[in-house]
Amino acid sequence: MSQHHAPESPQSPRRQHADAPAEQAAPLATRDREIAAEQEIIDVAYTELDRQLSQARRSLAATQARGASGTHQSRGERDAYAAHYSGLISSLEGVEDRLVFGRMDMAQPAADGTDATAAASNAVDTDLTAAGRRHYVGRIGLHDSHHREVVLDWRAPLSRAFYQATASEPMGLVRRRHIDTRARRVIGLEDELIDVHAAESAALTAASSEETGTAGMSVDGLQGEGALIAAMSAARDGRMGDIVATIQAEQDRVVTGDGKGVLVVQGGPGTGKTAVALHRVAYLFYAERERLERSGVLLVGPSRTFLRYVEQVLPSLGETGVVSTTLADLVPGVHARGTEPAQVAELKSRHVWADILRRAVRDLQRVPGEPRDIVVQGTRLQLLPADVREAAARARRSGKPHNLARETFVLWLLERLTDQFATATHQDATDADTRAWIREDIRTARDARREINLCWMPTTPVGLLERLWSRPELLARLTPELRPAERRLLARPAGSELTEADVPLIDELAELLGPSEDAEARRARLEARRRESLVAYAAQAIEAQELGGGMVSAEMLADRVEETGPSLTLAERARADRSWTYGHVVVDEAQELGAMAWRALARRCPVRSFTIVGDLAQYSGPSRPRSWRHVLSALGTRPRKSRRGGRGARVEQASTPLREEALTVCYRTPTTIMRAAEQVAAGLGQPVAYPVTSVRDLPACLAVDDLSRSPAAAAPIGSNARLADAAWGQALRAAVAEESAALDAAVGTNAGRIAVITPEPQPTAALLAQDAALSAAMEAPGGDILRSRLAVMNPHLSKGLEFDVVVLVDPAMIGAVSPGDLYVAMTRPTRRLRVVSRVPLPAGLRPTHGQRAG
Ligand SMILES: Nc1ncnc2c1ncn2[C@@H]1O[C@H](COP(=O)(O)OP(=O)(O)OP(=O)(O)O)[C@@H](O)[C@H]1O
Repeated sequence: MSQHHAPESPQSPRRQHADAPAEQAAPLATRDREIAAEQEIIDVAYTELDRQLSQARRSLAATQARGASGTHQSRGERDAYAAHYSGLISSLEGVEDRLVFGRMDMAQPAADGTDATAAASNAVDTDLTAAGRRHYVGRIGLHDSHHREVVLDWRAPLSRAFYQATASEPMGLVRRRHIDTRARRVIGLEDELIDVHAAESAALTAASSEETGTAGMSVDGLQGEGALIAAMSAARDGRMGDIVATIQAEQDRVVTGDGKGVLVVQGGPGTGKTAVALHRVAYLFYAERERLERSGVLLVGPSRTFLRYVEQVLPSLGETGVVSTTLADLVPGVHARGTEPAQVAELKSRHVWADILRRAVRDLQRVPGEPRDIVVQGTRLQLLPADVREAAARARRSGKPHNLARETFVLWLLERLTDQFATATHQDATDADTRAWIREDIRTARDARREINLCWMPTTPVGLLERLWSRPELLARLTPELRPAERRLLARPAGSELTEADVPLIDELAELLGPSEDAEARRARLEARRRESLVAYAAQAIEAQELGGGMVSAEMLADRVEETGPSLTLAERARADRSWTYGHVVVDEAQELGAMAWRALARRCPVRSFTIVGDLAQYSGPSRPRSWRHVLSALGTRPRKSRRGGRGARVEQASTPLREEALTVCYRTPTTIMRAAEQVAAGLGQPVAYPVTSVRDLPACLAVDDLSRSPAAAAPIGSNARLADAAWGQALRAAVAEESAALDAAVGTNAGRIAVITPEPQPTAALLAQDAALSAAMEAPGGDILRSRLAVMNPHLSKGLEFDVVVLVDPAMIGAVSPGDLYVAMTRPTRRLRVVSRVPLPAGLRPTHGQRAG
């Protein structure tokens, strides 16, 4: 690791360490005394946490013991309390690890004279209480039974100074201390003197006697550098951790920004966009708890793997009310498992489908060219075009979606046919009973059903979409704006798997169609079956426990089981309901979403409270979008014609406010690798708009093997492909084994994670699996690729993830299809990038010295 001392600047506070022996920054006795003192405070905090946890558990048990009896209202109250206590228990359990991570020594005593850290200062006689208030910052706010602050929530307004204070803007802070703990034990401290004058006037002496710069940092103005370096250098374990102890000032401003409107957080790879978005969710829950607890937050990520990668961040911050999903899983009951070329997905994502689908639904509503004969019980009736037209007009005026408006349509036509039938059969058409009988006869007649359906076909979103893809003539009729070649791309046989790009179209259709009779009937059938088995179960229970005696029926018992059964959490209810509207929506890797996806998400958050994170330079595809406004055009409101504003006047409707923030510091990838990735992006004609500054560099972090002129080179046609493949396999295995051994040596055997990112994962994995040790390293426990030491994946899957080491295969092949994908792949490692290429390297990447180049 190339190390250098961070230069002192007005923004970089003076640092002092009192931590692990390796630092040797302070005399041992002073350090130990300080650590012991903080340990006492931490013990107080954990005692309080334990007390509140056992109190919440007792309250939950007492609530549940109240049983199922009582009025509907009291049962509702009981359920609400039970949900509250369960949530509280999850929150308190979630913050066990590193409950407290910081201390703020403030300049002035509190104006109100109260000592907020009374509990703490009771335990330890500190030299600071005379100078100013002291706060311990942690994952959650805790007060003791006398309402005195024990831990200040990291989201509280006061905590902003912990994250944002600098020497030039101390925000009332004299000293900031980072407290490092493991399993309730304090193992290290790191101090930053923010306001030296205030410290001196308060005779505030440092815990440690010697000041040190923090090694390896190349960015000024960072806070908690020791903790930051420790977090960045830790071996990766396949799950993202929270960054609550080391959030940097520019990140904190985004985390705590106003939740109204659309906020776009952009920035290069590794700048913490995902981390910041997740911490922002936790912050919004704190700032707007009441609203968000009722509506929940939706998190949309690029892949199921990615969602697994981030799944523990929010619970570790004590928050559980978040529904996370990919686009593919957005619509309940729709399983999109199919794949298709990126070109097809892009075509389906365009805004034009809003019009096409509206047309497709309208196409289900037809007026026959001439009267249609219908025979009902031997009587010939006629479905007249004028009646159909009138029925359709009435149905549309109802404003309901197609399937629901059908009821109006059918009723009107039945009335007209009833008139005809009564006249033909000489019955009294004014008698209500007679009309009802006739109407029922017509409704159930096959002829009538068929002809009416042909005029207003009920259908499901999936069914309609399938017809569109599988019937070229229908597609051609409905899509005059598409080119024939584009239509050919869309064509696929009926019964094919749905794809992710189909899902926003299905969602749009679900809006236009509404629930179909089919879907309703199926739901009713399932509900009846569920109820039946519940009653059968209850009957068995009565028999087995001799509960009967005429007092309890199986039906009654079934009712009771239903009432006392586990009530769904808000997240579960929201996930199962397509029309649920969330209080806030977070979208990660947002550059990938097309207009139709944004429309689907806009429906899920009518108040338009969005945090959108992404990086245009990481776009998957041949050419990236021009701007965020362009990406998000489907989220805002468009100009609309005004009826009052004079002829043809266009009034610009206020569009959703859109704010853009940029993060600039990379916490993941060493400088050398970042620069190489930026050069390669520029070489492919797509220079990055937001170059980042990496926090650190590491020696020998980039190695490039150019094998394009070696025996392993991609074999030209007519040459001996088998020999080349064998040589290639050998080179690949050697490179990965070498990296694995080096990682073992650096972080411990089998610790850390390696990804092989390749344009062709299957053949690459097969070649690697020929080595027994590599094959074992590729095993994914429980099918979770993130848990394996060695994972082979395409660049797309690597989006948003990170690994200690990345072995990148044939980068030019990746870059030729999508420059953004190559940029993503190159920026995944935290320690080292090893490039192995049998095709010529892309511009901007050169073989490194000492490697087996060509
Ligand atoms: N303030 C911080 N303190 C410690 N680690 C941080 C901080 N900010 C970010 N990180 C770490 O940096 C890494 C990258 O963060 P994250 O994945 O959120 O970046 P990103 O901008 O979303 O990256 P990408 O665009 O490549 O997906 C993660 O390991 C994260 O924990």
